[in-house]
Amino acid sequence: MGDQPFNDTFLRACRGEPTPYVPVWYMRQAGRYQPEYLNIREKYSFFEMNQIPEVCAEVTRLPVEQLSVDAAILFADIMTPLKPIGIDVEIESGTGPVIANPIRSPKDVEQLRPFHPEEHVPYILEAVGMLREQLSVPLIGFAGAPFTLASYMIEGGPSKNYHKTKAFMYTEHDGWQALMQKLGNVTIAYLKAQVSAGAHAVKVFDSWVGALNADDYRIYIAPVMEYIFDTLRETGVPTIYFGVGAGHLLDEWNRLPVDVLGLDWRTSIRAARKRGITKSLQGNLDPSLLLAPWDMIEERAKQILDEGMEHPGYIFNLGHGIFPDVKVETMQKLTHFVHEYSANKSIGH
Ligand SMILES: Cc1c2[nH]c(c1CCC(=O)O)Cc1[nH]c(c(CCC(=O)O)c1C)Cc1[nH]c(c(CCC(=O)O)c1C)Cc1[nH]c(c(C)c1CCC(=O)O)C2
Repeated sequence: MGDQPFNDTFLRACRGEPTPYVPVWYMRQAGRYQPEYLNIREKYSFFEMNQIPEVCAEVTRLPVEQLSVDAAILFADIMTPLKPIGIDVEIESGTGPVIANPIRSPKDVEQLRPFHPEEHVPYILEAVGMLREQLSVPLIGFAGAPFTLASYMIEGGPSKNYHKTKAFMYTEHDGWQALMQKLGNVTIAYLKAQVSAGAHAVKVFDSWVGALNADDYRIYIAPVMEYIFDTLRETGVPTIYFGVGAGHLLDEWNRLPVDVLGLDWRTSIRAARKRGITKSLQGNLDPSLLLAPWDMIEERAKQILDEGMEHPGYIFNLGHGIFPDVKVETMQKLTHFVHEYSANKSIGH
């Protein structure tokens, strides 16, 4: 790598510019579906992998080399900044993040410490710097959004209905505001540091915010998201916002100062465009389809590409992350198909 010309197709699509083919990358492109990942993971805990820059960089590069995707995403987790601010979190394989000291009161919020990336996670920034030298595709930095981080911090782990989080939000007015403000500052500090270290674009994961209706989103969440994306404008890099099951929030999202919206599989690209979404779009093959026969994967990918290519500013991705039981060959075949089909279509075949 390194000596190959830099492929900026992904960045151009983020900015809404025309591209010779549709760029593609996948959520969870580094993960347990790769035998190489499993081998490395056997030796370390999740956070240990995170803390050794060579390992972090190797795992980040793996899918780029294996699948020929057009972007890399830093190997870390949305939970990474939470330990330094005082949250005792571990990633349990098969379960996800588990928190030993969940937030129960506004007093717990007061005790959260500010996040200083250079001091608290120097190893992440070192990995970003190494990747900047090694990669010939853009590196996406990322962070969790305040609602999604708060949902883990309050529930203590994964949840189906987020009722403790919502109860806190509806009941503790000042405590909730303070929590959003603190987590907003964590997200900003973390992403700014990743860009300074070399990230070419940043993505904010608000995976679980679809649990709120549009009115509550507007009241409790939109202000902090506006603050985050407004502040990130200073970095000059493209910004991406993503949530699962959040199609009903698209009009709110379209008003935010963000460049790209990530859609899950429930909202088609065409439906989003019909609703007047003008930003660049990323998505949205149902990740369960990766376990279906190839003909079906190809047919659905083609349909998504046809919709996406109606406007410039489109990036192919899944609607959510790759499952561990998907085959590497399927991801290779899909990437090849997206590149070939969109390149031929672009030149009018
Ligand atoms: C909600 C969320 C988390 N983490 C993340 C989100 C937002 C995206 C989404 O909605 O999936 C983001 C994330 N987590 C991870 C990445 C790395 C880069 C990549 O996507 O390739 C990214 C971008 C690594 C990871 N993060 C995690 C793994 C699996 C860890 C393992 O090896 O056990 C990986 C590769 C663990 C994790 N961490 C989290 C969950 C829900 C889980 C997975 C549970 C499971 O599938 O076992 C919290």
